[in-house]
Amino acid sequence: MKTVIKVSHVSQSYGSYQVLNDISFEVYKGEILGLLGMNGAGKTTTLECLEGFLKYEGNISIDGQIAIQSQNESLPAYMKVSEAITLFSKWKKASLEPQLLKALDLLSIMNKQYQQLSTGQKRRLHLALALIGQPDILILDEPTAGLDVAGRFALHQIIRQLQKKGVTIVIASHDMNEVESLCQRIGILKQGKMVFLGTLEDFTLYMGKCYRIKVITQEGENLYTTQDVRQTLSQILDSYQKQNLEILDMNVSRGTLEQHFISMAGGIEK
Ligand SMILES: Nc1ncnc2c1ncn2[C@@H]1O[C@H](COP(=O)(O)OP(=O)(O)OP(=O)(O)O)[C@@H](O)[C@H]1O
Repeated sequence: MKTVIKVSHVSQSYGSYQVLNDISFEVYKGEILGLLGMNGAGKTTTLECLEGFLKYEGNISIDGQIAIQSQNESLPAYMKVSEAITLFSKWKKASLEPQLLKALDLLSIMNKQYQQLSTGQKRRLHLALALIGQPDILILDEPTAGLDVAGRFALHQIIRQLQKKGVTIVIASHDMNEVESLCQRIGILKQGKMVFLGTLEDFTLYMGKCYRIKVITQEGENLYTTQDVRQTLSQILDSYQKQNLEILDMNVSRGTLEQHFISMAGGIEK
């Protein structure tokens, strides 16, 4: 497997606030890697380091032409879709493949202004702009956030087609289900650390051996994932006793993949 992105011991801080803490991972040619994590885990920061937008400690090497669809992109309100495509084509000295215009369903909105587009149309336009010049590596930051089921499905299809054409893709997402349906490997970020990196099969296998423990106290709910229930339970009881925290309810279960992801990533279940 050829490595196209190699991230080695990357740390990043905003002032004294450390956002990324010694992150290392590789991305292989032609795969879709999902970066999962709760809000604030460091997904966007990791992508911005890959894109070269942020200064960091450590090393990142990238082998190929990289394109980005970031989370908060915007264009001038009155710019038409056709004008944006022309502008980006001139800037990148390349044109958008006609079949991508069709696949991204942009042909019928070429004369619409940016401000008139729906969220889904804006996302598809930004993806089109990122794809001008046929990049080898595509970085997508929550590409389906805010889209309805149909929009999400359509975008997933496009992402799969791009992978079939040999594009290597890195996707940041909150959504285990999305990542499960698109990605071959996942990296789970928690408070700036990579707490899991491997294939979906590795994750399922690892999690298959795990139990999840849910503990409710007056201060809220805590989730733990463990392979050794007896030891973890005794640690939890010890620690809560030391903190003088009364346990109101406790539950031990096998859990679904998504629930394990949530406990691992440090989130709160809905
Ligand atoms: N410009 C900035 N200045 C200071 N702190 C920042 C800045 N940008 C991000 N952060 C902080 O860095 C942490 C990681 O943010 P980041 O956007 O990478 O997380 P994320 O995993 O992408 O979250 P989300 O899912 O909400 O997009 C957060 O605590 C955030 O508040």
